[in-house]
Amino acid sequence: MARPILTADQMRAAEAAAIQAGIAETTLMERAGAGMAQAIRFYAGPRETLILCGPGNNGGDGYVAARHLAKHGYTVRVAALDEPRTEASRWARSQWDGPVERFAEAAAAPIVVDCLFGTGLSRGLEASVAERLSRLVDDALVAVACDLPSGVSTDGGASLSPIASYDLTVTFGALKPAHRLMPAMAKMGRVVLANIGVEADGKWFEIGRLEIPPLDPQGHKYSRGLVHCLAGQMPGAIALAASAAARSGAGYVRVSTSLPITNLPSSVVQTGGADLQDERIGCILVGPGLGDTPQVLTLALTAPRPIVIDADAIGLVGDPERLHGHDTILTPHEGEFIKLFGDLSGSKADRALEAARRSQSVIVYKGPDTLVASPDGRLGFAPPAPAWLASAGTGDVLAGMIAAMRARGLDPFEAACAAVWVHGRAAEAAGPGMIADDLVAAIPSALS
Ligand SMILES: NC(=O)C1=CN([C@@H]2O[C@H](COP(=O)(O)OP(=O)(O)OC[C@H]3O[C@@H](n4cnc5c(N)ncnc54)[C@H](OP(=O)(O)O)[C@@H]3O)[C@@H](O)[C@H]2O)[C@@H](O)CC1
Ligand SMILES: Nc1ncnc2c1ncn2[C@@H]1O[C@H](COP(=O)(O)OP(=O)(O)O)[C@@H](O)[C@H]1O
Ligand SMILES: [K+]
Repeated sequence: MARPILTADQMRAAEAAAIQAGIAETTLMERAGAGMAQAIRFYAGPRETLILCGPGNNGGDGYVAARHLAKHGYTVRVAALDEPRTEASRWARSQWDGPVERFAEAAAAPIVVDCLFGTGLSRGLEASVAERLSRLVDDALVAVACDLPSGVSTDGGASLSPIASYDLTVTFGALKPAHRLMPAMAKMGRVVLANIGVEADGKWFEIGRLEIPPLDPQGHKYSRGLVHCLAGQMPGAIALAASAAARSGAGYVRVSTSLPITNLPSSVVQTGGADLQDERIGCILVGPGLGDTPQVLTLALTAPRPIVIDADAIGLVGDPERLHGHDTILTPHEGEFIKLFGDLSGSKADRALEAARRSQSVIVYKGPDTLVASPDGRLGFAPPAPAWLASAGTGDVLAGMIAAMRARGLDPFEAACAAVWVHGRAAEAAGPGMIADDLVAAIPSALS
């Protein structure tokens, strides 16, 4: 179910391999343009359509789509920013037998399709071009981006020039990082992936529905996974995390705490002392509500068990190398990430992988565009999750869910991906008025 994600270079290599294997470049372009036309017919309906074509193959896709839409009875206008400069786009232009207007003079239309630049964008658009494009996109009833909104950096998701909001983005062969990274992701509208017959493979992918191994019919509570949570100064946070772990299918959840916690389900065991050498522990969770008590993190790191390190505990690690040799999952939001790893350079994807390498841990780099990075180079991009997840305590819930998945026996990277996926779906099920407590209650429906 996981869909591959390719960088611009990887996409070019995949296309080159397809061409090497005997598929003509014009065939790929024909498939891309036809796929885009089909998506427009499906999502936008029959209205006058203005297709804006750039000089490269992104523009080429536009000429092909124009021909297909016209064949289906659409009134199509094409406006070009520049003459086609690639062989394939010149071919596509030659197949379009309608007129071509000048981009600078093109009037608005109900459907506007932006085929100015895609993966070949090398810099921001000229200000006058960006401004005119934004106006046409804003004025459209349905705005469609071919591969990517023009101005988006394919690999990092940054806006190299100002970008308006689109309703539909049709991409080809594989998703690109920008489809799942902010700020670009928020500008794309619905993202449709069209198959053009290119083999896409690699270590980066969109996190899909998880394959949780079925329960052992002869299992018992310990074999289903024991999560041991370490409480700190704010018991509410560990209560959310422990409840989430219990709802995520751990067979046994316990919390070591010096004070009784009132709002824990009765099924979660509270204990005074913490025997972390207990070999039945499938995963230790430390951090939610911990406060400034570094000795609790140190205690957790003395245990030879898998550990999820969240929230306050992330800042207390100090040096990422301290985690080498441990079986660790770290779940930082932006602030916690910077606290531990400093201001790393590159895209969010680059930073997540660098942090995983430095700490030899799985990193769940949270935010509206959550990433899961493994030291072995695997990188999972979360599918879009509802913005109402941005409320206090939802990160504690995620930490508990990851600990449960790990205790259930998934490998650290898979446990994190599985939990991130369920977390997003539980938020969808819980709805806009949700608080973190409701998110816990929605986990079982998202799991089933
Ligand atoms: N290859 C294939 O088989 C298939 C590819 N497909 C499609 O091709 C797209 C990639 O095509 P592409 O590589 O030709 O690049 P594209 O995005 O059209 O632009 C490059 C041109 O723009 C120029 N340029 C760049 N930035 C600029 C700026 N800010 N302002 C002004 N100019 C700028 C740049 O020139 P330069 O940087 O050298 O100045 C160059 O001339 C991809 O997104 C997908 O839609 C599909 O058809 C499937 C098969
Ligand atoms: N705008 C957003 N859209 C979708 N998910 C978000 C957004 N903002 C935050 N999240 C998610 O909500 C959770 C917040 O976690 P965190 O920042 O640790 O909060 P807390 O510490 O209050 O529990 C993370 O899973 C994060 O990915
Ligand atoms: K485009």
